[in-house]
Amino acid sequence: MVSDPVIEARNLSRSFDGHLVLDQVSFSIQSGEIFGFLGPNGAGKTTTMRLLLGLIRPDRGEATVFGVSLAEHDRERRRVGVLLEQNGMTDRLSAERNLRYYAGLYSVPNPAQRVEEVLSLVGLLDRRSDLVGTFSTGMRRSLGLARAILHHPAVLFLDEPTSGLDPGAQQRVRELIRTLSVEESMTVFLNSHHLDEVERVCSRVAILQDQRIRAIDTVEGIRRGHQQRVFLIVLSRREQTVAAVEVLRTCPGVVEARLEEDGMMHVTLQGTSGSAGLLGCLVHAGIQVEEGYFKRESLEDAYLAVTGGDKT
Ligand SMILES: Nc1ncnc2c1ncn2[C@@H]1O[C@H](COP(=O)(O)OP(=O)(O)OP(=O)(O)O)[C@@H](O)[C@H]1O
Repeated sequence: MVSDPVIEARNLSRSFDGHLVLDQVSFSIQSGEIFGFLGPNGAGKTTTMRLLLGLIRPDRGEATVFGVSLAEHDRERRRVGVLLEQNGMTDRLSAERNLRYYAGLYSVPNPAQRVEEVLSLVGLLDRRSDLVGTFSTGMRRSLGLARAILHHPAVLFLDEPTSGLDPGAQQRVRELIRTLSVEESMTVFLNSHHLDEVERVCSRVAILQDQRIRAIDTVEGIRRGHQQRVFLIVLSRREQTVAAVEVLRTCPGVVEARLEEDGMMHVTLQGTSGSAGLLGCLVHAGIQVEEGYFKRESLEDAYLAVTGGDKT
């Protein structure tokens, strides 16, 4: 049985100053999913998140969480945790005092214990008494995450949660997101520029570009569906390289064949073309192949194929 989505965008459109940013964007996210939202700079990822949070209104369409607009439903809004760029902390209070304030707002039970717990989860327990004004960008980000999860929200919206964090802190945040999803069944909406992060953490991914969703699928589905396959060949005799390139370019299904700096022939194949034909062509031409295998594609390769090389 398919349950109602926890987060839903239905034909969302939004312009700023006459400039169209989102055009009929639709997706739905089920309970417990970790949903990665990707796209180049300025594609409208944060705008989508702000629409879902009810912070801004769509021109057309609907953005709902738990089936309602958060702009109008306070009870549902209190079941959501948010990490946006501005984290709303007071510089002249300590990390602990800041979180105690929010624990009061959300009527968190056992606030002292819970504040300690979340500070420990984000690696800031030993800095709890320091003024937030003395914190680095990365530490502020981690503190923002601590605040976002303080009240055990059912849904967590994270805008670039690891930006400005050192590799150790990035790793801790990724593990925390996975743990929250598994142990607290939290549904997570994650805007990120880190494709490897999305690949490791998310169950499903959407790619937003030029106002629209260009791809939406599981990470594996995106990888498989949006890439050209590359077959790598190592020749037994390097002096046959030029001849091998010539032969490969005439083989059926080959889009491109070239020798790369790694010393291997990279052969780009159309759609589902296999490798047997290629190897047959080479053998027939008297070229000796030492080994050949398909290159493992990453989400980054698929992302670049979908966006036409537009980097995040
Ligand atoms: N309040 C606003 N007023 C005017 N323009 C806005 C406003 N908010 C967003 N925009 C514009 O909308 C577009 C999308 O911005 P948004 O921040 O949603 O992109 P993004 O995908 O999150 O980008 P990035 O990856 O760089 O954070 C940009 O061109 C931005 O300038």
